[in-house]
Amino acid sequence: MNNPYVEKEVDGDKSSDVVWHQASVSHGDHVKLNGHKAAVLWFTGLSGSGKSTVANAVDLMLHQRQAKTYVLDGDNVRHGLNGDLGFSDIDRVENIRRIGEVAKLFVDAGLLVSSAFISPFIADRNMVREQLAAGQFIEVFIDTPIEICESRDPKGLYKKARAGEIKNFTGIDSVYQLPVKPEVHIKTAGKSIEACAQQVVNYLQEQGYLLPCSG
Ligand SMILES: Nc1ncnc2c1ncn2[C@@H]1O[C@H](COP(=O)(O)OS(=O)(=O)O)[C@@H](OP(=O)(O)O)[C@H]1O
Ligand SMILES: Nc1ncnc2c1ncn2[C@@H]1O[C@H](COP(=O)(O)OP(=O)(O)O)[C@@H](O)[C@H]1O
Repeated sequence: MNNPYVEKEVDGDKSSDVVWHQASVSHGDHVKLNGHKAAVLWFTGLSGSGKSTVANAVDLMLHQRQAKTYVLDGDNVRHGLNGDLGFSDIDRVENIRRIGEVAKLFVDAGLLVSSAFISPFIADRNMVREQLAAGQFIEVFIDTPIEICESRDPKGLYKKARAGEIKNFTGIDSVYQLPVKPEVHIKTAGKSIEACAQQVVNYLQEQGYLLPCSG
């Protein structure tokens, strides 16, 4: 018997019969209610560079200003949504693809999202950028030399990677492609966590993200 879905699955076109449903409350309505623009602050950098720490410090500063925010964190998402993914190149690509989709939903809901993933590949970071409207993707490069990351080694992962107990570890035997033109470039060496976070909040302030806007 001819099953019409088989051919579609082979083509990789599984959602051609799914129609987009227009929401009653629009993105503009969310933005208007929240009183600030929505965007994803895409923190990228090596393991131990300070992504989670700075992202959470930024989130707290924004929350204290009554902004609607949320943090998407690598370790946490990998326990749930992306629990089936490892650290091969192909799994990292899928990891970032899914996070990008989630971030897009949160941005649509009018939030300032701070995402903290190594996201080592330029193409994947750009893929997320291209899925969002202009100004909704803010790349924040947490630029910490690998020597500092390795000296911190809060989870003992660099030690394991050097000993060959972990394969494909970013910066050791897996690539990290440096951001080309990040909106915010934080050279963390010698800077406090607060100073790093303030640099991000200053960017948002200067670019008008935190001003009341009509949507
Ligand atoms: N092989 C390997 N390489 C890099 N990181 C590893 C690896 N294995 C486990 N971990 C831990 O996983 C965290 C990184 O997950 P991400 O989802 O951010 O990685 S990626 O964006 O898909 O590259 C990372 O968290 P952070 O240290 O917070 O970056 C590590 O704790
Ligand atoms: N600007 C900073 N100055 C000093 N220590 C920092 C700074 N940012 C982060 N740290 C410390 O570095 C360690 C790793 O930070 P973390 O946020 O977990 O990195 P990542 O999420 O990139 O793996 C933590 O112990 C954190 O307290």
